[in-house]
Amino acid sequence: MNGRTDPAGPARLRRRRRAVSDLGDALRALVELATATEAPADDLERATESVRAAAALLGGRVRDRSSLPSTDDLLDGVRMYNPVTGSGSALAPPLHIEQAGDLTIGTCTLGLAFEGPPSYAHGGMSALLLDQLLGYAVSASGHPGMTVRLDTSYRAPVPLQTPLRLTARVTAIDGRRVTASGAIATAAEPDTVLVAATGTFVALSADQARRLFGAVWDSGSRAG
Ligand SMILES: CCCCC/C=C\C/C=C\C/C=C\C/C=C\CCCC(=O)SCCNC(=O)CCNC(=O)[C@H](O)C(C)(C)COP(=O)(O)OP(=O)(O)OC[C@H]1O[C@@H](n2cnc3c(N)ncnc32)[C@H](O)[C@@H]1OP(=O)(O)O
Repeated sequence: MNGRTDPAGPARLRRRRRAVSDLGDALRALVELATATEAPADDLERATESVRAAAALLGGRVRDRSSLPSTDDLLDGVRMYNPVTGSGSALAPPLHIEQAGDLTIGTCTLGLAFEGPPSYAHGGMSALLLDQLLGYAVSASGHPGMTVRLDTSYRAPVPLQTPLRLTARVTAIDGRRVTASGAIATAAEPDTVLVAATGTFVALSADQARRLFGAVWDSGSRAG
């Protein structure tokens, strides 16, 4: 069901989006606690049963990769299950992004679930955060595209359980190719770069967009 095409849609869509976000909050708390817990095995076994019961409830009706979530709206940029920013995603920290002039600013705190080296973030997580933030900056510049290259320089480990501040900006636009650079720092020491990245993004030709996303796009406009 899609809020734009269903007459009872707007209220239903608002409720569903709220429910998706609330479930996302609960899942993120669950994932973090499941990582941090030192509870006895009895409690782990009981929790496993409860989680399996919740999964059975959610599995009654599911989509596959050829259809968009009914809560999403590509034209409005609503992607509730984006694994970096999505409020409905159990995997997303989530990263909160805002645009200040030509600067894109991201904030998040990574929990123990994102641990790589003890007490620090997994390096792949830093690359994920920066890919998303750079992609947002590129999109905000009016030239959205897909990542074709991401160079990441790890200068110091990124601490967990510590508010982070990420920044990105577009540095060059060359035909269909856009370059953006960004960094991760802590909110307490925003001028000390922990991880820096430069990404190249390519705007899709109409043919490429049709080939890669045509089926999904069609299913989105049919929904309702
Ligand atoms: C339902 C519709 C949805 C539409 C969404 C479309 C785009 C997304 C838009 C907005 C995103 C918004 C927010 C950001 C969100 C998330 C950020 C994360 C982004 C990602 O997570 S995204 C996933 C990972 N990403 C991929 O999955 C890409 C795999 N890739 C390909 O699918 C092809 O690569 C393709 C189709 C992109 C290009 O097709 P191709 O490769 O054939 O290139 P083509 O011939 O078109 O060239 C064009 C110019 O790009 C240059 N070029 C190409 N590759 C280069 C490279 N590596 N380095 C330097 N320059 C390169 C050429 O040299 C030429 O430059 P020049 O014109 O100057 O010669």
